[in-house]
Amino acid sequence: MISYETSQNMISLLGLGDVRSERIFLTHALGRILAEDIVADSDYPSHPTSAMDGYAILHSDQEAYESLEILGDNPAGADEVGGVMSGACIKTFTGSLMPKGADTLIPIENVRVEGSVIIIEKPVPNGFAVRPVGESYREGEVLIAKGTKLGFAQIGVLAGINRVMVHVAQRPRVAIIATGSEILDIGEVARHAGQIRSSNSYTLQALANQLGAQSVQMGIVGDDKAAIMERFEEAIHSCDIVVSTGGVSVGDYDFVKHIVPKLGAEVIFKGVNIKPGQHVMVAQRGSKFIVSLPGFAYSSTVTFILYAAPLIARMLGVENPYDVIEATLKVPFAKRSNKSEFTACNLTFEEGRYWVDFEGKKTGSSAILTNLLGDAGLMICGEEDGDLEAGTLVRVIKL
Ligand SMILES: Nc1nc2c(c(=O)[nH]1)N[C@H]1C(S)=C(S)[C@@H](COP(=O)(O)OP(=O)(O)OC[C@H]3O[C@@H](n4cnc5c(N)ncnc54)[C@H](O)[C@@H]3O)O[C@H]1N2
Ligand code: MOO
Repeated sequence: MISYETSQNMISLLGLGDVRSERIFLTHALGRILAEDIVADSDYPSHPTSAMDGYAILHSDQEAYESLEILGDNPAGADEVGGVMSGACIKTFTGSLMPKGADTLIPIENVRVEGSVIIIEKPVPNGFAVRPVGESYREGEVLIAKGTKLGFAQIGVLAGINRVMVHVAQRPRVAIIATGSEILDIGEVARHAGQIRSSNSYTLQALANQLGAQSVQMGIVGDDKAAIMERFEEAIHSCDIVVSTGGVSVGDYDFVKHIVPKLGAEVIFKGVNIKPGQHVMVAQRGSKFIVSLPGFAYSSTVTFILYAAPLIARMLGVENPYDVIEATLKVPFAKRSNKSEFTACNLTFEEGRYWVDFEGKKTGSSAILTNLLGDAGLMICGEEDGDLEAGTLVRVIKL
């Protein structure tokens, strides 16, 4: 078995080709990955702009004159803005361009209006309530970098620069196949206790979607070589990554591991010294990838995160599919094997740092998916690590 580190290196060395991109409407871009740098094509604001309702004045006039003559009104949206000369002011509103000659906005609360003049009762500093040119950004500034996931703020900034269409990475298509004659899809009627509901199909679909991929649910296929082969072939044909669960360990009915090489795929590796997920297999056929995960719910989730997520991320032009952070163990940890272990933990942030504990987490087989509920992380323990004391700094995959 290869080590976890070697397996990750092998994944990172796979040739995936360039990120494929497409142009989509801004209103459809939430959650998509940007495939271009967004650069400001002008300063914003492009003119000094009032940030309050008041009177545009020259700052020095506050001391020089007892009153300032009101020359007129300058509502927001006006495209012809007059100028202010010494001794005068123009009534100006939030969002209006500042009249030429004026450098300061005195709010209405700070003045007394007497007929056609204002008397300043409370002076303000120079430039008060004026948004300077380029306050938000300057022409040429990279506002949003390629590879960024578009959230509400990015969408708003893109709208602000009048982007109707955005260039985003195409969502890689990820096929999900659950194998096993005992596996039952959701909604199907259970006939006996030997049947197992396919949580994997939906955990992995949710993970793939969350990472920005387009998941294709390929259903369940029983432990039948011909049927498995056919379903895989169909999936390879229509998708970029085929993810399967089950059938990779040493049982008599574990056919997936034999079938993948028969599909003409080159096995990149089979078996990694990790817990859970030691039987994981990654293969490549042309530009398509097959990631065959163990059947257990916790194993398949962890190995999807470790092996399918990086492929999806790279196809999208994203550097890391998840953050690995440093945290402090609140309690001692007993290592269970001489493998790299990925243990579900509670991750909290207190007093400026991350902490790890295992309260409420159950120990047992790799079937316990409920351990990933709550604010869970995956604590990484290296092959060489032994038991860890409370206070030890550990690395945690933030989910
Ligand atoms: N003699 C040995 N037995 C086992 C070994 C071993 O090395 N020697 N490895 C164990 C480990 S570790 C794992 S992990 C499992 C992996 O087995 P498979 O990948 O072949 O998976 P299956 O046997 O098909 O299923 C395992 C388990 O998971 C349940 N399952 C399967 N699909 C789903 C699904 N879609 N949703 C939820 N649960 C699913 C399945 O019913 C089994 O209970 O092998 C160990 N055995
Ligand atoms: O390969 Mo497993 O360790 O039960 O997931």
